[in-house]
Parts: sequence; structure tokens; C-alpha cells
Amino acid sequence: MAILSGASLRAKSIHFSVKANSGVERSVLAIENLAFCAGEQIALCGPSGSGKTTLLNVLLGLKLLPGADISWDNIKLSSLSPSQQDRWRREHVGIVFQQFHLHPKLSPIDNVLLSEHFGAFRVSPGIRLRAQSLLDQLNVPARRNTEQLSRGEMQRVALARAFLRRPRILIADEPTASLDVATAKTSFAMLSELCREAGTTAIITTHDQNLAATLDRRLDLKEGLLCEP
Ligand SMILES: Nc1ncnc2c1ncn2[C@@H]1O[C@H](COP(=O)(O)OP(=O)(O)OP(=O)(O)O)[C@@H](O)[C@H]1O
Repeated sequence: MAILSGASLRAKSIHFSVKANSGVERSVLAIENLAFCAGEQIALCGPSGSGKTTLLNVLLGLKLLPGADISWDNIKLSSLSPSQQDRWRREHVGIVFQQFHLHPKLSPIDNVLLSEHFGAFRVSPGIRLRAQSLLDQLNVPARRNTEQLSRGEMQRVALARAFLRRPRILIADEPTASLDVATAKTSFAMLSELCREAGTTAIITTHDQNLAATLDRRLDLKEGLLCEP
């Protein structure tokens, strides 16, 4: 059984508009209240341009909106200084992108450990072991050139990197959009399983309704509003 270690979210008053070329304001986000339970896995769906990425950035404090109140485990992000927010993200958030953002000339294990090399002179043996065991679990060779891997393997390296520090929150922005259908299904299932094992709260944007249906909850973003189908 998973030990629940995810973070819970309470968010209020998320309002964001953009001006179209015509000069007319268009509301991208108009969300009054949003709550996620610890350990919940949420699929965030919606047409292209509906505001999914913007919403993820707001929830992580990467995009600040006047009046918005974003609290994870009762910690209000706006009450933290910019450096405290950076530290909070480093300690609690894992991120997976559509375009994996891996260094092609480094090995998979060095990609997983890259941010550790920035933070410390020497990577601790425990963290190195964790990186190796994640790569083993995800069935990726640890010591080949990353550029020689398949796209599915590259995505699994990105998953290992995101889970290295056992994040309490996992954000994935269309993590399987550049994969073929079968590889996308496998990668999505692995991502969900890693979250389940650690009790991580996950918010995953996807255009794939079948993948979305495998998570605990689906939210559709349409004309600024979130609804549960
Ligand atoms: N800083 C900004 N200035 C102007 N327009 C912006 C800004 N940020 C976002 N937008 C607009 O807000 C809308 C939502 O963008 P966003 O990238 O969040 O959508 P999305 O649902 O993630 O799209 P996709 O599925 O294509 O990735 C888009 O029309 C975008 O152009």
C-alpha cells in the first residue's frame, strides 16, 4: 500500500485575460475555486490554447496573477519570497515536459542526476542508487548515449529525473504527445504507477481521452472554466 505523501491544493480566484489582436479582451482562466486531494491523479484536458499550460504555471507559482490564492498543504505560495518559492518547487515538485529536455551527449543516469551535480560537489551514493533503481524499474539502460535511445526510453529517463527526489507534486504537460499510441500508453501507465507508489499528487495535461480516463479525475478547461465531465 502506498504511503500517502502527496500535497493537497486549495486555490482561489484564478483570473487571467489576454488581449486579442482586435483589442478585445478574452478570458483564458476564470476559476473561482479549485481543490485537489493529496495523492489524487488529475487529467487536465481542453482544446489547444484553452489555458492548460498557463494554469499549471499559476499552480506552481511560476506565473503570478493578482488576487489569486494558491495554497499547497496550507502554504500560501504568495506568502513565500521568490527564493523560498524556488526552494519549495525544488523540494516538492517534479516536472515532465512534452519535449523531454535531456542532454543528448550525457548518459541516462547523468541526465537524471544533472540537477544534483549543479547543487553539490559530489552526488550522494543514496541519490545515485535511487537514480539507478528508477532507471532499472523503468527499463532504461543507464549508461548509453541518451541520443541513441528511442523516444519512449527518453521519456522514461525524463520520468526518472522527475521522480528522483520523490516529489509530492508531479506536473506533466502533455508528456506523451510526441510518442506513438502504444508507447504513449505504456509511458502514461508508468507515470501513473510511479505517482501511485509514492502517493504523489499528479496533474497531467493530455489531449488523449483514453489516457485521461485512466486517472482518478478528469477536468476539462473550456472558455476559462473547469468542469468535470
Ligand atoms: N503572456 C501572455 N500574453 C498573451 N497571451 C498569452 C500569454 N500567456 C498565454 N497566452 C495565451 O493564452 C492562451 C492559453 O495558452 P496555453 O499555452 O496556456 O494553452 P494550452 O491549453 O496549454 O495550449 P496547448 O494545448 O496548445 O499547449 C493562448 O491563447 C495563449 O496565446
